[in-house]
Amino acid sequence: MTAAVEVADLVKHYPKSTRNAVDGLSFRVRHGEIFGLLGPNGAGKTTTVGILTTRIVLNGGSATIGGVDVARDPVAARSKVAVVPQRVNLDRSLNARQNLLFHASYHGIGRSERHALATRLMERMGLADKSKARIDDLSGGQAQRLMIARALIHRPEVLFLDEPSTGLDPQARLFVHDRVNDLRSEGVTVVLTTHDMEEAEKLSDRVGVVDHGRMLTVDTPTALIRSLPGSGTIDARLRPNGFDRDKVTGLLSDIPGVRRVEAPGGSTALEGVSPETELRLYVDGEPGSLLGPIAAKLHDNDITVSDLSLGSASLEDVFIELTGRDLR
Ligand SMILES: Nc1ncnc2c1ncn2[C@@H]1O[C@H](COP(=O)(O)OP(=O)(O)OP(=O)(O)O)[C@@H](O)[C@H]1O
Repeated sequence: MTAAVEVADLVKHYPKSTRNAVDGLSFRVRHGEIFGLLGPNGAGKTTTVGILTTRIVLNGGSATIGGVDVARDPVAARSKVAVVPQRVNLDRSLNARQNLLFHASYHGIGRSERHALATRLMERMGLADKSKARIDDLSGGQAQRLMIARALIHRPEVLFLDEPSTGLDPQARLFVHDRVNDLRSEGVTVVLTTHDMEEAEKLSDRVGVVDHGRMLTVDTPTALIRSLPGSGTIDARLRPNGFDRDKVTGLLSDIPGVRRVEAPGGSTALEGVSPETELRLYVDGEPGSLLGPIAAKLHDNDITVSDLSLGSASLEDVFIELTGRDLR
């Protein structure tokens, strides 16, 4: 069976650039799958999506949508895809509903069908009362939902969603997530680019992590998290009683089974006079079995424990492990 998206040894070199933006990238997305395309800034995600949606011309390798080669037959490829960009690109000279109708007629959908589709999609996106609204009068969340409706009007096989919840409030974010899940049940393939690891973990069947124009890994979020060395965690809330951070970190790191110790979110809470601090321990095996040794070590060193709780690593931990901590 052909894949919904197939990218093989893809290369893109922008003129005057010293390196390839996409540098031998390969991956497949199955029909009906929600695929998270992740990577640090400048990794090559937007360029890849640009090639797949025929807006950017590739320099090497191949990219197909439902078996159609985007370079050889861009017109047929375009009928199979839709993009919801991060920035609003709705037509401000048209009202909300007219934006959908115009897009449908561009894709050759007949008059009565496009009106019925516009009505249905406006309802589904929670915009039934916004038909006549001017684009400038829509909130960020409403404009985003209208762009999703517009993208769906020609029944694409593959929907590319670029940072779908940037700038949305929690309610709007949940609404968009629910609609993305609806698409899954309808068999629409979704390629989601996002920097929000929680969103990627929640929505994606599989994720691919790209860096420097190459695919580092592709798997389900669960499998990627499990494959991380030290994927169990223990969060410790402590009163260091005069010990500095390096000393406490050293004591805990020496316990067999503890792989590394970090301040959550990179905080440096142990510095200065803060009486309490939090540390996250990444451990091998079953984290529960280490609670005793950790408590004993802290007790032996007169470090007061306020709380020890079990957790597990996240997709963000996987992402950092694969792509490092350096700013791009
Ligand atoms: N039009 C362009 N001309 C020259 N270089 C470009 C152009 N567009 C992107 N690049 C470069 O290509 C590389 C990949 O960029 P791209 O925008 O595809 O990355 P990205 O993964 O989408 O990043 P972000 O997460 O920041 O959106 C970067 O080094 C970028 O500077």
